Amino acid sequence: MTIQPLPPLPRLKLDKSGKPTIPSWVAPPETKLDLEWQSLRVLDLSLLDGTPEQQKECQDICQSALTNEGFLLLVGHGVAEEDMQRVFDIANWIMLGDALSEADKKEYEWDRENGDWMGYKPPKGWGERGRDDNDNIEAYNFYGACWEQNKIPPRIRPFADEILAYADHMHNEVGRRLSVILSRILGLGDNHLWDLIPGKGSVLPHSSYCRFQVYHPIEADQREATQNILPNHTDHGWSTLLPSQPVTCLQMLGKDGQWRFVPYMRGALVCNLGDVMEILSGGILKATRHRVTKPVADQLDYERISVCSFNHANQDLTMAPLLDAPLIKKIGVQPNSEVYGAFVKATEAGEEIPKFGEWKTLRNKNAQEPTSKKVVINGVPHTENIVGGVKVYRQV
Ligand SMILES: O=C(O)CCC(=O)C(=O)O
Ligand SMILES: [Fe+2]
Repeated sequence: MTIQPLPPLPRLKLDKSGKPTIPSWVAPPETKLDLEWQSLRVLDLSLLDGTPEQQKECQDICQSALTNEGFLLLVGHGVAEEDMQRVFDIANWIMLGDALSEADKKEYEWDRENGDWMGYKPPKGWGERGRDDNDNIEAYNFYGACWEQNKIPPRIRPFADEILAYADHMHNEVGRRLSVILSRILGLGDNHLWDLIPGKGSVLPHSSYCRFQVYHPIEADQREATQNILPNHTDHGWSTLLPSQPVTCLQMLGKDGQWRFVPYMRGALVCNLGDVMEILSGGILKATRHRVTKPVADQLDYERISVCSFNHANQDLTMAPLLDAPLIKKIGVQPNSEVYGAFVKATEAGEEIPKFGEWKTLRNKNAQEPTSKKVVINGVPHTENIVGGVKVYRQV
């Protein structure tokens, strides 16, 4: 294994000078309820800049977290508290302030039917109630093409440099270092995954994107009937990073089959892997299932602002396991894991190995597709969708 140290993780710099004034986001109070929390490991990313022992510790914590719980909390990620506050100020203003006019919402609306999520997502499309009913989620998805094609609504343009700086930091600084740790876990050279997966040379290469979103409170007459705002899913890129925020809704599926709340840790980044890493690692590093439930009882009236960075792969990445990776050689592939298992079954049945681009577009198109087939696996009801020739099951 070659260790090729990166320069120390820099601090994110946001330039607020000369910008129109926007309101400050006020963090909702934390829940006071006694809930069943998922216990998560905390990884200090700055350990990667430390001594060889600290670097090994960093790798070991990450490996334990990603093979046991599947989620982890990242600190030492280079975004200071006041800069995280600024990112939430901007997200809050875009989603709940006067950043987007009604005309902007039409002009910059996403193209859901074609699986292209760039731009404004109206509050429908992902929920449990059906594709065209209110799902309580509004979002703005910033892709690299937003800057290349100037697809940024006029009032947001003065803030575009800060949004870009944040997106860049999440992908090319935090994501880059995570890819080094994952390469080391698999026994590969430091740059292996970074060279293979994300593509280089731009801020948000290919389909990687940064989503600013709000989950609106559920209407009073719908609260009883609503369980999940965002149905359970795995992410389809290689990693997802989201700043921890206080409205308790995000749940992950544990190895024991139990759903538990992801705890709030002020200033930390919640990190999980997606389908790409599960398939490339032959099921060893899992794409952990998660969902956003309605907020817990004492937080039902709060708007929940969430900022997600989805780190995606090159469109032409072959979604197949890296069978030469020393860890895979040592412990073998894990066909019982969900996404990798589906991949194995499909390829054994003669399906073509998908490229990431097909995988992503089909998954975007089929997200929360109500026409999916219902099947029962080990007594548990699932939906079945064909994604890139692969059957993907979701527990319902
Ligand atoms: O908002 C969150 O906490 C998570 C959102 C999520 O899982 C997603 O959009 O894929
Ligand atoms: Fe997700």
